[in-house]
Amino acid sequence: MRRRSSGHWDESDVRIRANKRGSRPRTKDRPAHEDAVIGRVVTVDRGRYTVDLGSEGPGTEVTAVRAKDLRRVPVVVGDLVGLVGDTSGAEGSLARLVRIEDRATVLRRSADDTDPVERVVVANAGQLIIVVAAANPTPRTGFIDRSIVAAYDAGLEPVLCVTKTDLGDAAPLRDYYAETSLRILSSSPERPEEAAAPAGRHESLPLDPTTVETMRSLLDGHVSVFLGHSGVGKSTLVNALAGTSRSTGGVNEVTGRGRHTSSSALAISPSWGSVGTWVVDTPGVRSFGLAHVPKESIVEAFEDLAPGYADCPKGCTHAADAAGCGIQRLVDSGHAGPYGAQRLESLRRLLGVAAEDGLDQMKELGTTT
Ligand SMILES: Nc1nc2c(ncn2[C@@H]2O[C@H](COP(=O)(O)OP(=O)(O)OP(=O)(O)O)[C@@H](O)[C@H]2O)c(=O)[nH]1
Ligand SMILES: [Zn+2]
Repeated sequence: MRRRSSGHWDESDVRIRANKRGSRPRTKDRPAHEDAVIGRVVTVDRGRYTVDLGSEGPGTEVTAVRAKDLRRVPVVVGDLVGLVGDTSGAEGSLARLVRIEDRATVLRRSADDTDPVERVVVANAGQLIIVVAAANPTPRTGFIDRSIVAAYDAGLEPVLCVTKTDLGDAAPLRDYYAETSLRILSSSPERPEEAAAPAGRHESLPLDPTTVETMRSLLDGHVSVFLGHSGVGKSTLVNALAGTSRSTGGVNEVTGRGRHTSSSALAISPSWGSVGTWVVDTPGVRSFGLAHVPKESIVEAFEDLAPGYADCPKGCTHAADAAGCGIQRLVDSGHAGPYGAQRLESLRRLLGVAAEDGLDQMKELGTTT
């Protein structure tokens, strides 16, 4: 089920759109750059963009910098851009990025206490592959729920991928999401005894052939972004699926974060994919800020609870003490499944009306004391 994007654009997006002039008539002072070649941004590194020019599978990779009038415009991995100048991709060559195409989707994270800056994770993605480990690190449904909300809000289809099934069981997660339409896949390494080898090595774990087959058919023809906490096995998975060799790391015992962590997003066009297949690996995230998502979109993303929403009184906060809350009644009636109460608790946390979060609750209610 795909939801409509709520269509929220921030100022920078507006600027991006204002700067797109591919379809506009040429004016004296503003060249249309009709000669620009179009490619996809595959990495971003301190103002330098690697742009893949292949229209059918991996093509020439060109390094580019933004043209003067685009210098303040953010360009992210997944963006489709127009290049002029030296687009040969020869060693040391540098092209000029003169145009950014309208984005079909924008996946963003709001600033929160784990990250002070709002970030656009990726542009033009169609699927969000939420990667969690069955164990080491322990999966957090709060993080998964946040990611699902962000995906639906941005118009991406969320898919849950459970890794490290040699170390833990994916069944509890399947049970928790049983009343939703969330697609859940688990990836298992081919040789579990190998998988338990010391962390920190730089090679990929082989995935069993069924996992590879299932994942590839899921990814084929889509731009899919892999997102998850550090150390859950995103790079391992992407390497196994895309045939790349990005370095992978172990979970740091002290910080609980991954070592040798991927530090920026990377889009890969796998050789087995049909036209338009892109796999985007992203750096590990701690959380997923949702301040940019309207409250109704948060409720709608809990599709197992959303039917109760229609019965809520106008302006219902859905908090535990909200009189006549339809979602609460749905859960009490048992129609939201055995995990209904936990799902509602998670929804309340995302809405900032969970019982233990008194401060947020006051904000939500508009209390001015
Ligand atoms: N036992 C087991 N270990 C795995 C599996 N998948 C990945 N690992 C290991 O988990 C560690 C972290 O894997 P990465 O692929 O680097 O994790 P990541 O999510 O990309 O981490 P960041 O780059 O920090 O975001 C590595 O030591 C991997 O070898 C698995 O299925 N089973
Ligand atoms: Zn309600």
